Amino acid sequence: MGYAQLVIGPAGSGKSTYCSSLFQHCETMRRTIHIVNLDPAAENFDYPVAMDIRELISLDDVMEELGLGPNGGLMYCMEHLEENLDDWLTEELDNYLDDDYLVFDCPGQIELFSHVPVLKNFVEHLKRKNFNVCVVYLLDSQFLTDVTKFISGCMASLSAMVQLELPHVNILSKMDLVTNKREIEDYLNPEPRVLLSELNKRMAPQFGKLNKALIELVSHKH
Ligand SMILES: Nc1nc2c(ncn2[C@@H]2O[C@H](COP(=O)(O)OP(=O)(O)OP(=O)(O)O)[C@@H](O)[C@H]2O)c(=O)[nH]1
Repeated sequence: MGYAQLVIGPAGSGKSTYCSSLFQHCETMRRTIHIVNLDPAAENFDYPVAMDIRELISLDDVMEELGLGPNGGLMYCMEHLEENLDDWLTEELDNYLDDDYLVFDCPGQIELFSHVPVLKNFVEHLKRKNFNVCVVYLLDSQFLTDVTKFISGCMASLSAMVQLELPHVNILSKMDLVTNKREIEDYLNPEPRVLLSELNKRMAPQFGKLNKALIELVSHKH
């Protein structure tokens, strides 16, 4: 059985930085991991790239030949990956042994883990190849500085949980930029009544019922 982490999260949340730090940590601990680039738009890497989607398809070529913009081009590349799971990915995975640990650095387009089935099918393929897969969801800690951002960050992470149905670890990135760490602690262990009252203060009165439902949902998720 192989092991895999799918590193996801919004654009710029710190996925590649996390992969690079994980690689350095494992090197120090004398453990081997292999990091896979699944972002056809990525250019610079601080880690050795073990497998690279850009060997299958290049975003620049897609944009030039099909006249697509960056987002449409990226979705096209990911759908191309989905169509090539049985050949390209299978051949690449054959290079790894049973106990190997793969870390997939994914693109940040939110639709990939909200409703587009590419990553879901990718995960199903890994499972068929006998990989034990978990999700590492990166969230910028700036999302935990304000109640409305907190709800939005929780909902984005929740949609990935529902879509991918995998063991799911949330990681707060960029903690060094947080000036008031106590504020973050309040959000890590939220008091539903306090959150609701803060949210109600921020929103027009007609959102009262919606706010209550959102806070209940977020509190259950914790
Ligand atoms: N201060 C600080 N900056 C960070 C941290 N992690 C990432 N960054 C910075 O945030 C920016 C985005 O980081 P990336 O690791 O490229 O984020 P990403 O999620 O891979 O980005 P995309 O692939 O574009 O979605 C870079 O400028 C990083 O240097 C952190 O823990 N602290």
